[in-house]
Amino acid sequence: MQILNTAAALHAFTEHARQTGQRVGLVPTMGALHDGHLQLVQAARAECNEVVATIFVNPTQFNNAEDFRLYPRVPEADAALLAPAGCTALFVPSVEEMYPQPTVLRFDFGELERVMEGAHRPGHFNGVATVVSKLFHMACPHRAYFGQKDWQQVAIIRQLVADLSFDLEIVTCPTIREADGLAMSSRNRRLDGPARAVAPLLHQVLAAAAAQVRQGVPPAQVRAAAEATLAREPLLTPEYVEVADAQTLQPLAAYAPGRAVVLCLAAHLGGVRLIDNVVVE
Ligand SMILES: Nc1ncnc2c1ncn2[C@@H]1O[C@H](COP(=O)(O)OP(=O)(O)OP(=O)(O)O)[C@@H](O)[C@H]1O
Ligand SMILES: CC(C)(CO)[C@@H](O)C(=O)[O-]
Ligand code: BAL
Repeated sequence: MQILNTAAALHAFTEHARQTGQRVGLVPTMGALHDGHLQLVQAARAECNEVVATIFVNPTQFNNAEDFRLYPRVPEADAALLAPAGCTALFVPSVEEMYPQPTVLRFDFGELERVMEGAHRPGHFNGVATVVSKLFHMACPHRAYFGQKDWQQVAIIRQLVADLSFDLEIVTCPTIREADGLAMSSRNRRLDGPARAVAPLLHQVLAAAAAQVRQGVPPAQVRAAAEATLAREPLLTPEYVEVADAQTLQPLAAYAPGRAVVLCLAAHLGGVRLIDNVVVE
């Protein structure tokens, strides 16, 4: 596995691969890797000759300085996990390399970003779209792999790819969970014992809500029941629970026949902000 630190080195690596007929898969991450990330690498490995993972804790997508400061950073452990999973190159740039000058780019994803993560983390998707656009330009991958755990992020990136005519395919992989249902997340490392013990409640609430959606319980009622369950747990502070159209991400007043529903939540648990979602087809 090659370690690449500059945009020029990344571009040269993938350009050579493309010119020799190799397919390039890109797996953008912020590191502190777990099986959710490794699944993306393995999916890329199954479909591409070269698999480029990126690790960059992107400052422009953090709306909370403390969250950025405390974001887990374990570069040596990450590198050791990637090669066995099938990664052939790892791009680990500095902030100066990614942002040689302060960015003034502004994206507007319309209604897609006025809800959930976009509404609760001002500027977040502007930062995500900025760094993902840069990575796409630097690496020119055939395919880029993202996790369903960040459902809204995938919707935003698909819109970005369409709007800017990036010549690549977005591949989405399912959410990988711990045995007790907790969605794997780098931020889980920051949970202390009591918080970790409560954490599976997030998925339990979503699973119960999904069952209600399948039974036709109205969205407002599903949402209220989920919020009430979360609020009963003293360690948890729910930020939002949403019952939304899985494609448009807009909150639902009623179900539409044949349209998938996504149930999304964000909650603070012992000082750590976690998100999760499930889709009801
Ligand atoms: N449990 C998971 N299952 C599948 N994909 C995941 C999972 N967790 C993260 N991913 C995906 O991995 C990619 C990199 O995500 P990221 O590095 O932010 O990890 P993370 O675990 O989501 O961390 P955090 O949520 O704490 O920022 C994203 O496409 C994300 O959706
Ligand atoms: C896509 C991404 C790597 C951009 O920094 C990040 O938002 C993430 O890890 O999901
Ligand atoms: N996985 C999304 C990255 C973030 O929380 O900033």
